[in-house]
Amino acid sequence: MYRVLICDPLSEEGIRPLLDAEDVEAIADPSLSHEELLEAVKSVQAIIVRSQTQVTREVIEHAENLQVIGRAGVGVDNIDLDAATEHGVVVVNAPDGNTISTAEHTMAMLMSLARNIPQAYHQLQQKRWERKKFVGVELKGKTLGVVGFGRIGREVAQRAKGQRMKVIAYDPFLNQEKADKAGVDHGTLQEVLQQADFLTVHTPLMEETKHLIDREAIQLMKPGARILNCARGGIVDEDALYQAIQSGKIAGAALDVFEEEPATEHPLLSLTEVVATPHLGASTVEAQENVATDVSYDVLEHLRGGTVRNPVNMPSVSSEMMEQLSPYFKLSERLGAFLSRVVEGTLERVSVYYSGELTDVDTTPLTRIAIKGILRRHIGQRVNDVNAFKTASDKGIVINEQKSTSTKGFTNLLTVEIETDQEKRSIAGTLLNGLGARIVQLDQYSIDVVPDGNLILIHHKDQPGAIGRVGSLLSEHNMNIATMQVGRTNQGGDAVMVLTVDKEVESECQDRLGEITDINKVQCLTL
Ligand SMILES: NC(=O)C1=CN([C@@H]2O[C@H](COP(=O)(O)OP(=O)(O)OC[C@H]3O[C@@H](n4cnc5c(N)ncnc54)[C@H](O)[C@@H]3O)[C@@H](O)[C@H]2O)C=CC1
Ligand SMILES: O=C(O)CCC(=O)C(=O)O
Repeated sequence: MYRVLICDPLSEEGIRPLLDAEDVEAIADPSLSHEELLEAVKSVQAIIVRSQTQVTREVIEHAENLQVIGRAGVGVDNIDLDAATEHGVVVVNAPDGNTISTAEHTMAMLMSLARNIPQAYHQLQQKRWERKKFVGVELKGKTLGVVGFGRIGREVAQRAKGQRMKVIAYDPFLNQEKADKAGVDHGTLQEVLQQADFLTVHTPLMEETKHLIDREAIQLMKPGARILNCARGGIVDEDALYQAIQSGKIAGAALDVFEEEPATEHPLLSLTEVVATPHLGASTVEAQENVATDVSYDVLEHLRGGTVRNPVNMPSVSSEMMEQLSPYFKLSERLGAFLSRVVEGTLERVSVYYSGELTDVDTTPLTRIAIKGILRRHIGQRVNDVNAFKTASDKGIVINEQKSTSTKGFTNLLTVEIETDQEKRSIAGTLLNGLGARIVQLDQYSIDVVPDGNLILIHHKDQPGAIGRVGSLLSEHNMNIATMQVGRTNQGGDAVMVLTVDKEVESECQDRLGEITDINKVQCLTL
């Protein structure tokens, strides 16, 4: 008998398969205190949550028999994925079931924001018949900027077009062809910010999207533009938004989510220009039934040894495969991560080539890890070794894995090549006996770099003094250089420098490096 603990309120219809299963004892208790939760998880094989219950490392460590955690919804930021993976616990979510509800809620917020509906209703409740105060704006002919063109962003765009709005979207996986198919314009983040009358964000919350809409981003927006966040608190910098509304730069905001929830005391709620709901995007009968059904299916499937449809992480792999491949895990992820951070344009194709010792083993897990390393930049923790291929194919990225005879003199060589709509770049790495992972090739340049820490990649002309000028500028910024590698095609021709420095490079330092004579491009990344 499998014991399944359901810790948040879920649709009874949705969890019917669990309630009816003869091999399951379903325990629904949405009112557990933290201490009670730690006790209750000890004897269960599965936990199902919405967004309230925090499945922390402590909870996972108490759950000695846990096999699977189900998230009835999209965002998994309330689950410690690393802890789950370390303990061999599979995490599944329900990414599709609440898309429509959240898109519809965003439209409701858009309308409310344009026509001040909650504020006017509030006045009526106070027995005030205010008309002049609540003059709104039409949506027709206005531009909706959509940041994050995934499941929800796309649905919002379709609905906004129904309101005869013009839609311009930014998403690192959106190219001209996909935008044309969806009937929207696509632009850079800056273009979207500059053109939007209404800006709506639909990205996950992760390092790259934390405060994506900050003071500088808001500065780029039209005076009187409006901002919506029905994705995750923290994508829009709340302090910057507060000040921008107070100064009149931003005419209003619609918020379903906050950096800290519940957010009943939030200063933004005191502004009359703000309309807000308490994280209701997915709160419809239909969405709750959908996500509960989807997550129940996957939890049951996993407990019974089947294949889950929506895995979010990956449990440990078999010990035999681990022994053969684990030394290469870090190398393949780092090569993917490095290249994804320096390549420009929208990803179209990824090829991974294996040679030397790697020609004789099943390298699919390494390709998955390389793809994960590439996609994490934009998708965050939700992409993992299990769903990497599916996520790439959902984004229209073609993956190609090949064995190659070209070892370039190394006993093993792993090459990752990315093609975007703008360029084709490649990186190769090897495991050196006793020394660990090394990047040995970047495009046409031979180098020898440990794929770790804070790296600066500089494209420059091979001219006397270039290296010295870089060194002096870094020392001016109190940046200690740990290692430095230079590769060039020919004397006086194109060259690259790869430096490892002891701390993260600040944007001012990066800008100044870019201004040095003979330096064409500077890219900074942390692996
Ligand atoms: N308010 C609510 O109740 C709900 C909120 N959500 C949240 O909505 C958000 C979107 O969900 P979905 O559309 O299902 O996810 P999705 O994964 O289908 O789409 C997210 C998109 O954001 C893009 N993206 C990543 N980094 C980006 C960046 N720096 N700039 C621009 N785009 C970037 C990704 O490429 C992807 O296409 C998530 O944060 C999710 O947690 C989801 C359901 C309900
Ligand atoms: O469970 C909920 O209502 C929250 C839904 C949500 O935010 C998500 O699915 O990411």
